[in-house]
Amino acid sequence: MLRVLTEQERAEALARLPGWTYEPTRDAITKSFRFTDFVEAWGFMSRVAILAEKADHHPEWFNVYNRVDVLLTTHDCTGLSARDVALAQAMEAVAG
Ligand SMILES: C[C@H](O)[C@H](O)[C@H]1CNC2=NC(N)=NC(=O)C2=N1
Repeated sequence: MLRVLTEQERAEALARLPGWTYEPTRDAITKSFRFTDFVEAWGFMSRVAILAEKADHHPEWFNVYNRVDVLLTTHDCTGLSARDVALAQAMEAVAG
């Protein structure tokens, strides 16, 4: 059952997600990634897009040149869920 995380669950998740920040106005987590150049940033987005589609869970993101700003929240339960944490972990693996 898709549900928002408790504060405790959220704190535990963020402790294992270096560089991610909690955004209370959206009940979301955010991170700004920096890559070598646009091609690296776009490669990151391409790989994450495939994983997101496979998981049926998609980021809200903004890209300009080598920067990718990411916000993760779950629209179906209007808040932060385990799916967001899983996608953040996948992004960390892709970013390296
Ligand atoms: C119909 C489709 O399965 C849903 O809209 C999925 C798509 N991707 C999604 N992505 C995110 N971030 N939250 C959702 O609730 C969500 N729901």
